[in-house]
Amino acid sequence: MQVTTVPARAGNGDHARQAFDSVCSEAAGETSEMKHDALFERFSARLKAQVGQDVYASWFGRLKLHSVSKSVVRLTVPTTFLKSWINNRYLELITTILQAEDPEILKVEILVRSASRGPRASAATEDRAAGSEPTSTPTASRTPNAPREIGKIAVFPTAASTPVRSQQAPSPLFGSPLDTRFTFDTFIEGSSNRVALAAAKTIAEAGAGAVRFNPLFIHSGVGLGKTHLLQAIANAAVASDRMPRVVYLTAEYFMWRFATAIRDNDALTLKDSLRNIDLLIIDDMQFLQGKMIQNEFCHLLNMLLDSAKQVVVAADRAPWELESLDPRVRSRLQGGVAIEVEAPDYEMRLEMLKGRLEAARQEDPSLDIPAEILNHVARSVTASGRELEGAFNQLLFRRSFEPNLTIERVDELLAHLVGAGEARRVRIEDIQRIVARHYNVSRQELVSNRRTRVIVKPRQVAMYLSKTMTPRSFPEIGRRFGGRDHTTVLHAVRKIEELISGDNKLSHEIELLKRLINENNA
Ligand SMILES: Nc1ncnc2c1ncn2[C@@H]1O[C@H](COP(=O)(O)OP(=O)(O)OP(=O)(O)O)[C@@H](O)[C@H]1O
Repeated sequence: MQVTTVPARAGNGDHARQAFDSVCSEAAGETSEMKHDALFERFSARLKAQVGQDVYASWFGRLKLHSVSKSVVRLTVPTTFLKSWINNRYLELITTILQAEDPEILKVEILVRSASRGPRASAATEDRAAGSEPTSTPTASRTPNAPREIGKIAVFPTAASTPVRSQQAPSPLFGSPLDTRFTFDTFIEGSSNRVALAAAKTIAEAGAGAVRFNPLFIHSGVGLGKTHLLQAIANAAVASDRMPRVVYLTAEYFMWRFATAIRDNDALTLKDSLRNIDLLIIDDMQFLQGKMIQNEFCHLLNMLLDSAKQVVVAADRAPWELESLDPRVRSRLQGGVAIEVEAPDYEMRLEMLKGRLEAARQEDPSLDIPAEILNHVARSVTASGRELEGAFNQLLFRRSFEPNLTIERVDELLAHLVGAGEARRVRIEDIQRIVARHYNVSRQELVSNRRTRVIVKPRQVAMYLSKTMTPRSFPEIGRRFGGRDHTTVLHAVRKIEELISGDNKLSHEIELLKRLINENNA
């Protein structure tokens, strides 16, 4: 930057000094503006590295620097909702990052910028009306792993030539999305899951028609890797050319799809399309409900098993304990092989943590967590893979602010996860049941594809409560709500947050629902 000088007028020293001062302060102003821009750039880069590209794009893509005065940094966002979301969830993180850049910063303020100063993002999802839930992402049908439709049902194509690239596989037009991190490579083997893993691999490696254990029924408590294993089978089968047609879906999605087809007099087409598949994988079987739907499932199961098509099922209990199932379905499910997955032991938990660290290092090779901390976490967080995942994310998040984490500090940070196995956790199905009862709709409607206002609001409330009251991820919640995409859940959470901030009635309703859910869980 150049500093221009103003010629001093003879005999008017004061004016000359003022002019000189003003130019100098202008110059100084420009300098600090550049400094502040650079500060904001470094801050944005650190924030992005900290929260990840997706979260950054969702919440901080439109964050702008307003001013830096003395020890206060002011940032702006386009909407009040974004302001309250960031204030509630990220202010501490933002302040810590800015203080790391400049220790003189004491305070950060988030302001809403006026529309005239900056255009609102045209497709801002948070501005959508409550009744206009986003439809599934259009890219899904263009991506290589998107299923093709056979009649009314989509089946994953074999894709040896189209390796999986993204973390979240494209949402199928029919069926639940596959998470490409859930593979056999990332699944840690141990004594508690060795048999289930061997059976799963055998099925994934067998060719169409080479049926071994049919149906294979995997059961366990929550968070012990059933979905991971089922999706690993699906991912492996999709990537090979041995089983051309693979369908993975949750029982809830199956229910909704059949209910819609029956309503539209289209059940025959749907059944015809399922007749041709090689591998059917159904997750969360305990949620299959309704006489007519179970009847349809029973026919499908009989048809696939009788024609030597492989079926894999997972549930939170053994087939003989699924009391709500039609006895014929239960009996067919018992006719195959049922394998229980048990809680991981210390060695497995440690391996899982190491696996996570290795995966994280692929993104950032400088990442490190000392072995004694990993050992300690593996020893103390004993509940399930899900809690371990939460513990690991927590460590990763903290270590950049607190590089010298002590065991005592780790205990403090993970107190809520230690012993979580013993405490009863809030379950998404309880949230759905309680929310459905409160709004006088059925649980099936909540997970259906109906988009009328009377269903959309309770669904968004149930998704919001699922995100805030359970450790489930956005994709997992999407799966539990009829195989929805994670962006739909994200949108619901944003929407309810936004509504709560300006609507007392709704925030009381949410508090009441939280109480009911916690009482149910006590
Ligand atoms: N053996 C394992 N190896 C690697 N990761 C695991 C293992 N077991 C569980 N996990 C991880 O723990 C998390 C929860 O696992 P998953 O969702 O598969 O559990 P689940 O049994 O299906 O739970 P739920 O019954 O609640 O649906 C996932 O991130 C998964 O990758």
